[in-house]
Amino acid sequence: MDDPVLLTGASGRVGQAILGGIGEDYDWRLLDREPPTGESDHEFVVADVTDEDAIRAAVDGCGAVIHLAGDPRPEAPWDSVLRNNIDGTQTILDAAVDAGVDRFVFASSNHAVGHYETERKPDLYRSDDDFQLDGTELPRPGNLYGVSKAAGETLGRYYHDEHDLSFAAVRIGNLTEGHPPIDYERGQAMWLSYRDCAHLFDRCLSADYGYEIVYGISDNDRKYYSLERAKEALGYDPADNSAEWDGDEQVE
Ligand SMILES: NC(=O)C1=CN([C@@H]2O[C@H](COP(=O)(O)OP(=O)(O)OC[C@H]3O[C@@H](n4cnc5c(N)ncnc54)[C@H](O)[C@@H]3O)[C@@H](O)[C@H]2O)C=CC1
Ligand SMILES: O=C1O[C@H](COP(=O)(O)O)[C@@H](O)[C@H](O)[C@H]1O
Repeated sequence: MDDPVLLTGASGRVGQAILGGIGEDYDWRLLDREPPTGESDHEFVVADVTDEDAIRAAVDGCGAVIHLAGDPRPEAPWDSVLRNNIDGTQTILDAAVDAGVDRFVFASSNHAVGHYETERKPDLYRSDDDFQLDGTELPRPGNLYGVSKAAGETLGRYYHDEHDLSFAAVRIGNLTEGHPPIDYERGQAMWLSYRDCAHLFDRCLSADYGYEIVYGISDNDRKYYSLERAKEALGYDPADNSAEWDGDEQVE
């Protein structure tokens, strides 16, 4: 990828995980509505993703977009997810196709499919349960935030079919730095380590694909999301596994 990559929501946790792992490997244009706290190593645009003029200027000349910006709270109210997540995603997708961007990587969420867990928990959080979602299932959001993520995936389907934009939705599990969530079975089953996060988004910028929905978790023993599609379509090769941790200590 020779052209710049626009990374929205760059100052947040996922953005920092990506930049920490592959910050040297691409020509980044970072975007966030909050200005950087220190000096940025990369070009930085302060803008809201619903500001159409600012977004059109920000995508100009970019070859790819990783779109993370939005309200990440599972309990976020409708007015916030409608504006920040749904309207913001449509604004940037529209600007991206008009600017000739080739690929768009979207931060979707486990909450887009949260209600598959309802009748199966807590058994599905355990390694002896073989139930797995693989990305071909219909969304079953667990909250309005999850509805906004399903909407983003569907917007991507439209822009792919209508405008031939390569689109990958990563249904991110639970990203934590250093070690898996402690005393939280569900979080351990869908743990995504920082290094696996950076590697997965790297693959999303490098692999050839049309439209994909993949799960973004580490190779945890106890998982209810299949990694097969991420491996097959993107070449994802995760390094981490929450089963190798006891609390905050790595045991294997
Ligand atoms: N952290 C996780 O485990 C997961 C995160 N995700 C998704 O990944 C993305 C990033 O999440 P995190 O980094 O955890 O959140 P975060 O809150 O740490 O970062 C989000 C960033 O987006 C910016 N932002 C929010 N609304 C914006 C707007 N309207 N215009 C411009 N910038 C805006 C914020 O200033 C913030 O820097 C979100 O879309 C979230 O839904 C999905 C599943 C799990
Ligand atoms: O989509 C998201 O999911 C993670 C994990 O969900 P949780 O219900 O286990 O907390 C969450 O931490 C993150 O904030 C959210 O954006």
